[in-house]
Amino acid sequence: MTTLLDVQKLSRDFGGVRAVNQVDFQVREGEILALIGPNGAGKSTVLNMVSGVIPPSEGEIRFSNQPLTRVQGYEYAGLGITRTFQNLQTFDDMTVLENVMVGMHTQTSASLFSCGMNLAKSRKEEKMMQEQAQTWIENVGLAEEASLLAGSLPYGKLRLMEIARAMVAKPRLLLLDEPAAGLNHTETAEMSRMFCEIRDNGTAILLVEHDMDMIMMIADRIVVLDQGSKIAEGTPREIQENPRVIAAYLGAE
Ligand SMILES: Nc1ncnc2c1ncn2[C@@H]1O[C@H](COP(=O)(O)OP(=O)(O)OP(=O)(O)O)[C@@H](O)[C@H]1O
Repeated sequence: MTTLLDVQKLSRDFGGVRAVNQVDFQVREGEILALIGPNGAGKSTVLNMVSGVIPPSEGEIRFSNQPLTRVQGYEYAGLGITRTFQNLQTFDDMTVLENVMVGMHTQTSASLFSCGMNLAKSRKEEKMMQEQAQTWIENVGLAEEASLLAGSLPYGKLRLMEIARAMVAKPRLLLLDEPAAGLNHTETAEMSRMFCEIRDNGTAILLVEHDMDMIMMIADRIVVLDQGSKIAEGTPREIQENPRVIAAYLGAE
């Protein structure tokens, strides 16, 4: 299978602390790769480097064979990489539809001038954007909430809204930072089903998550970090039986 994301010898220091140490892994097209590890293992730091939120101290990240070194954070969606955050990043006083449309800013070509003049092109694009956003709102099961203010939605639904916003940009790679945090069992199961559908429709997923049931059910492969370094990589079954992984988690407890 073709490699979509190639991470080589990735490291990140915060002051004197090495949070991520020489980590290598690949995400292939059409797969869900889970990044797991005990608290403080460096998972979010890896995700933040892959999505351009913070620069690496060392190492290289290539997407579709292109180095991401000089790519600016705002350019990632245009390249085909979108993400959700561990702490929700929503606009409470905007509707669900408007929140989801924020994820589409990379797809408009109408200039500021034509937008300002409300010319035909920008009106057509606005309509197209609304339809695409509406489709994703329905896909994540929020059709009835589309016109409600995001601030009025319960936590689980806001998480779904974030996924719709990440998906309207039609990414080739979706990065998810603890998407199931704070969800109940039914919501987690529904979300798992949705991630499998997203993968089956051609978007690869890099998933950071603590919910082991979810990971073991949906991940094609798993990379395990402990104290900043990669300690294992394999299928869910291989990882479950790996003595180093078991020791890292038991040690953490
Ligand atoms: N901005 C920062 N400044 C200083 N240290 C940081 C910063 N971000 C992360 N760290 C440290 O880097 C290490 C890895 O943190 P990170 O959040 O990546 O781990 P994690 O595996 O995502 O943990 P968790 O599962 O608890 O979210 C930790 O020791 C953390 O304290």
